[in-house]
Amino acid sequence: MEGSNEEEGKKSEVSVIETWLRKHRSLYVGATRHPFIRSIRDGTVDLSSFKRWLEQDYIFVRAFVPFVAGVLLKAWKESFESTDIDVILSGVASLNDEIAWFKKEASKWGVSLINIVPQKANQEYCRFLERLMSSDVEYTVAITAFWAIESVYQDSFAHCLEDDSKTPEELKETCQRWGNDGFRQYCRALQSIAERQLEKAPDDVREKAEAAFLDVLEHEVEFWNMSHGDT
Ligand SMILES: Cc1ncc(CO)c(N)n1
Repeated sequence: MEGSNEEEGKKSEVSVIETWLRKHRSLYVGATRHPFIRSIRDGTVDLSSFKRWLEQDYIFVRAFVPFVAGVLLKAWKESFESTDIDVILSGVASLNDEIAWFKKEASKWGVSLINIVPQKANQEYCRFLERLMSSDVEYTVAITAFWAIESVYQDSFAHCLEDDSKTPEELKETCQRWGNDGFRQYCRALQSIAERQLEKAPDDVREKAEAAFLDVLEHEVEFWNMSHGDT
């Protein structure tokens, strides 16, 4: 059956997202096991890199708020599942906490969040988010990108909290922020929404969503690269 995941009413066994994760494994691993993340995990992280990441991520998160609001708007217009709104709204609420946390964390490290100059990789990532907010981008594409953005952080920081990790004590709270179980559940909820949308999407929309997923992974790698300070 052309362009369909269903045969005789049975769903294919491997989900769309699982297929992508297998197909693009090395890029996914590149985004979630970046040298910066590995250096946190093995305790060799350079603190000036960490501070640079903190500053740049604050800028990113501020730009992420209108993006998530845009996903919310698309859900309201395009989805018939009211629970999607609840999940996305919980994401907005956690961004509110996140912004407060950045301010607190920055003062702990003596980092000023005023007048930060966004680096090129950050500007490009924010521009990508802005393009996804356009009303001609489908909800399916936007929710897929949203899931991918959150999941890269979840997967990366959870890796730094595994039993054999040597993450420095003063960085554990950062890792907990995205590596905790509640955040994992939230990413799973986003994944099931994205998967449901993808299963019923026409081929061209599914292809656009896959391209957006790959774009997210590439932007995430570039984002981690900024922490080296050699951008
Ligand atoms: C660059 C980046 N990607 C993902 C997240 C997760 O919210 C974040 N805070 N920053």
